[in-house]
Amino acid sequence: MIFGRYPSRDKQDKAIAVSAKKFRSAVGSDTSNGLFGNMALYSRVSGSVGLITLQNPPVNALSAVVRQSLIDLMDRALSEPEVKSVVICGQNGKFCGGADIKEFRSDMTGPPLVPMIDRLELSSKPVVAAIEGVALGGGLELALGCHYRVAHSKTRLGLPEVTLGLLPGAGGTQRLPRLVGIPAALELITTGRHVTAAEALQLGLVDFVTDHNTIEAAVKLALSVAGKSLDSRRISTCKCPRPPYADALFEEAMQRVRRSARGAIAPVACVQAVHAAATLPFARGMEQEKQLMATLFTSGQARALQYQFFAQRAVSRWSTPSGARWDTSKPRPVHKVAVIGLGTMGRGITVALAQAGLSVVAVETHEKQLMEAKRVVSGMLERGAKRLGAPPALDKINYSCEIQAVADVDLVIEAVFEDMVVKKTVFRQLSAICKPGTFLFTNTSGLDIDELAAQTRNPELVVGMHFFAPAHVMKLLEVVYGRRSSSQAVATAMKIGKNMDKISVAVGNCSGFVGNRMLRPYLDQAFFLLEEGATPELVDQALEEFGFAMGVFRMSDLSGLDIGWKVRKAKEMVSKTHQDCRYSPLGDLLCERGRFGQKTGRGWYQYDKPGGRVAKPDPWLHSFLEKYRAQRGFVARRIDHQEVLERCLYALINEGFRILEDRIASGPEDIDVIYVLGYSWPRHRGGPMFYAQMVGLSRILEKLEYYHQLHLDIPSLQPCSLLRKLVANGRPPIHKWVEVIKNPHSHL
Ligand SMILES: CCCCCCCCCCCCCC(=O)CC(=O)SCCNC(=O)CCNC(=O)[C@H](O)C(C)(C)COP(=O)(O)OP(=O)(O)OC[C@H]1O[C@@H](n2cnc3c(N)ncnc32)[C@H](O)[C@@H]1OP(=O)(O)O
Ligand SMILES: NC(=O)C1=CN([C@@H]2O[C@H](COP(=O)(O)OP(=O)(O)OC[C@H]3O[C@@H](n4cnc5c(N)ncnc54)[C@H](O)[C@@H]3O)[C@@H](O)[C@H]2O)C=CC1
Repeated sequence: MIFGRYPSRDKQDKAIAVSAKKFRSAVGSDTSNGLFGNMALYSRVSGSVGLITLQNPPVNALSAVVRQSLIDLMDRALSEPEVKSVVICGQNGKFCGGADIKEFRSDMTGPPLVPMIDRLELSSKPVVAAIEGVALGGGLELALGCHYRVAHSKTRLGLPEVTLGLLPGAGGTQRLPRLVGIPAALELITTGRHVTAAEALQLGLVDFVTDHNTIEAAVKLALSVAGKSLDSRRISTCKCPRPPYADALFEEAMQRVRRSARGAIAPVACVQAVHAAATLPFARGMEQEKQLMATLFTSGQARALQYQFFAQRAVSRWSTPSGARWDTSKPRPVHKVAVIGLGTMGRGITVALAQAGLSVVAVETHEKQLMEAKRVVSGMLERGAKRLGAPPALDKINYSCEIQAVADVDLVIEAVFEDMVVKKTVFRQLSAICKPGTFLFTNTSGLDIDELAAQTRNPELVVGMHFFAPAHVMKLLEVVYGRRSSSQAVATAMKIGKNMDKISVAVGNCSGFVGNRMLRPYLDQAFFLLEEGATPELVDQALEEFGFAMGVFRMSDLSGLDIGWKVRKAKEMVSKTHQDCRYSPLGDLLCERGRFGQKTGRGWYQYDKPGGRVAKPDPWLHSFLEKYRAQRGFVARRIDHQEVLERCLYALINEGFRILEDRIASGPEDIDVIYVLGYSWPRHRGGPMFYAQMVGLSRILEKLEYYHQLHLDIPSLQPCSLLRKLVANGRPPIHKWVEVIKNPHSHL
């Protein structure tokens, strides 16, 4: 997938593990034979071992040239009488990150992977995989074609194809169950989970694990197995162990993936392929794998998931309309951070910072809140540490009720109430107390960053750092630059996000930023649909069938109706008369009756008790809606799923186009990453802007025009001019939209 972004830096990780080069010089290898092709290196070590090193930075992906080189070099090793065994490794401490995903959208030239791995397995000389760093996807399938596998203890192994909308189509679905058994293979292939070397050893996926020089260990093994029979080492010839409860296992796995995949087809195909391994001879299983792969490979879901893969990496190459950029802006080192306000968000942020190894000063207003926060934060850290088998970072945090305690920190993250007056006071205090140069970041979910910056002596140090709840779990961070934010402040926020293992997206300052701004028209449409005759159940069912984990009303019950109510009251939307544009007070009316959702046991649904989790349709709510419609002159009509999706999703997408037009997001991939990671937009649909491309921009435009004509009092349904322009420009593919945005006269 190509993006209108800057190319990434060459990320060769020179520090990783033990390189093949080092080993070759240590054992005095014969490299006189030099390079074969330009993506793999051949040399002879210890006299009789042919060493093939994959060379395709940054992850030694199996591009066409690499595959060809591997075939040529294997032929060479087999033809040299002095060579008795072969070791395959990867350059720079990375065995192989799998097939080259970029090739999937091209013509896929070059030798195919499946016969290449089959030939490798058939080799008369033993082949040992020396696995360092990663062995993922096609990389692990290559290793499964080898006769032995030696891994470094820090290696991660896995078959993550399902996360790209595919299955391990180079024999992985057939060899893995034969090697590790059906239960483990099903779990690994349907989830795409990476395993550590220790777990791989336990599963029987690798034969040896070393803490030392992997290639040395592999060569030693290669020397010791030279000339021995390979009959039992060719996985394809082994019978797949089939436990007596296998049928139940497959049934359970199928139910699990159907439940959790929410319409994604790859996990289902993965179960079917492993089933083939369990029931068919290898060759027929491979046929089945091929057929299933062909269906997945050409599906829109695979395209969407691969787009997300690259989009999540592309967002790190940020830029702003004023010209600040990721590659010309240097972050400042940060060692000590303060968090102000230890409520829901402040606690999670404190945990994320401490887990990233930063010293934290955590500040609350009163001793009671402080102690409660300390108890909760410590519990979160302890549970996290237990999962990782590491000590909890409790000593990283100092708690205080005195805001003066932040005087010497490098950076502050403010997470007090979402109230401009309160936040302004805090920013004035911080500006007076903190040492010069301290970055002042805010976790506001939509207030004006410039207004907060204006309270400080150095507005260039102020940036929004919008976390998502729970802050120590959710991967997404919106980094919001204001009019005067310095590029160094933005770069520092992006860097801190990376240190916390977040995916950060730099966005401009506007009400609600990207995510919450797009949510507004989506929520409005859901309310309007209730007014026109829908029920919360109908709307939620349509959205859940589309792939959302939860429909809008179930989600609203979970997060609390009062949160939106407070925001609407603060914006004086509740008390205002709305003459020009339609406003639904339904949410406000529920809140006025104390129906805040799960926490009060009543909301858009009913629950068995306050805090209950199981949403049931509520007859009270239905009759309330009927009375409401009667009083306000709405005539209930039949609303179908298609209308729900078109009204809710197209209104949200339309706002996305406005955001692009306003240059709040620098490209559609920013929006799509935010929606997939922050708002549970179904990943296999790529994100709202990718989905718009899949549906067709003309259709979105046509439908918005249609609904806007029916509802002239809903401005968010009026198609945005960028959408019109893109359609007028011949509906360019998504990676070309930025050209149209940047050049208003573009005809591409
Ligand atoms: C009618 C048609 C019929 C068709 C039939 C089709 C038959 C086709 C048969 C093909 C059979 C092939 C089956 C197969 O083998 C499938 C695969 O192998 S799919 C790939 C599986 N591998 C992965 O999913 C791994 C993806 N990568 C990662 O998870 C991480 O990158 C990794 C853990 C390796 C490293 O992480 P990190 O150090 O954090 O670096 P980055 O993630 O930032 O990556 C750095 C850089 O590298 C790019 N990259 C990574 N992996 C790949 C890859 N496999 N291919 C291409 N490029 C890759 C990544 O995008 C980054 O570059 P950017 O420029 O920043 O984007
Ligand atoms: N709750 C959510 O899901 C999300 C909230 N946010 C934003 O994060 C911020 C905090 O939200 P929540 O954690 O939900 O609020 P909260 O109400 O749970 O916590 C706010 C905390 O700040 C403390 N506080 C208030 N004034 C203070 C001061 N002057 N000094 C120190 N502490 C002070 C309060 O005692 C309280 O514990 C808000 O700006 C909100 O919009 C952002 C993303 C998601």
